Amino acid sequence: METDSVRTSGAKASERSPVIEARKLDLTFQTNDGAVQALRDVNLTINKGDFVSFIGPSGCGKTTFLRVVAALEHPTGGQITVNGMSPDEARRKRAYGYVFQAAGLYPWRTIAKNIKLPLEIMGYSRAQQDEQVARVLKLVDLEGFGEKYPWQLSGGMQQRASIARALAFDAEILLMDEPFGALDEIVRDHLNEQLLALWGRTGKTIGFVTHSIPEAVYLSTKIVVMSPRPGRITDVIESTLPRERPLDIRDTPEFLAIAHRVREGLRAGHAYDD
Ligand SMILES: Nc1ncnc2c1ncn2[C@@H]1O[C@H](COP(=O)(O)OP(=O)(O)OP(=O)(O)O)[C@@H](O)[C@H]1O
Repeated sequence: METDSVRTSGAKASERSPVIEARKLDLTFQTNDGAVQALRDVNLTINKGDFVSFIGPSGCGKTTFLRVVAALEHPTGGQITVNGMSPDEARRKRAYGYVFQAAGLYPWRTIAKNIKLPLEIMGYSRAQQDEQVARVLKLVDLEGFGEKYPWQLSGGMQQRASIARALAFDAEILLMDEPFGALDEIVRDHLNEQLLALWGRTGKTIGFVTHSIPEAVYLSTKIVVMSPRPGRITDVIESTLPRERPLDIRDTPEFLAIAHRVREGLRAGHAYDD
């Protein structure tokens, strides 16, 4: 690996406009056991074309943050904008696609029909639906699998189908909540490579929740380290890795240095917790 190429990283200057901006964001849930501060004083800017991973122990607010971006939860303090709008407005304008941990495909619908579901709801014509299905199946390397049922596909393929569904209406932002958490390491490596290639081809802005340090470092332009009780950001690491990343980049000193910093951040959060 040439050092020069390692140093030329990140998005082009023209792509650096903010897509998600959170300022002093708070979210406290009222529960029967009292108040839970799921997010406290979260400040974060995600730029167009960024791949941002959220990593931290269970309960540190990773999912809650994605859900706030998607207007599935509402903050109790601070501000957040998505494409310069409130999350509710951005949601109405279909600014994002959401991929969950379990693929969440309907077993009684074929892959093509699963992908069409949001398009049917949005009133796309039959021809438009077919066009979009063909486009996204190609994007996730599942051409020819549209007429299969989810149970006829491996776990990794199901997850790719779920990503295809999230891409179907061409949202600029992709929110992914631990999409590969349940898969074995080899399949996960392969999907990580494919996701990077897809990101490179589409220029989407991606928010990605993971518990895996190598996954976070391999995929991201920015790594957000979080800590629980209260859920907060403890470190934001701008990656110095190039956008083109073969899997063996994980053996380079630069990769290991970033992984080390993430690990230190996670340790510090745990110490606070004890
Ligand atoms: N709807 C809710 N009502 C009450 N408490 C909630 C709700 N959603 C989340 N919480 C609490 O908020 C905190 C943050 O939860 P969140 O799911 O965002 O964490 P996480 O970092 O995504 O965890 P995990 O890695 O386990 O998915 C936790 O203490 C959780 O119990």
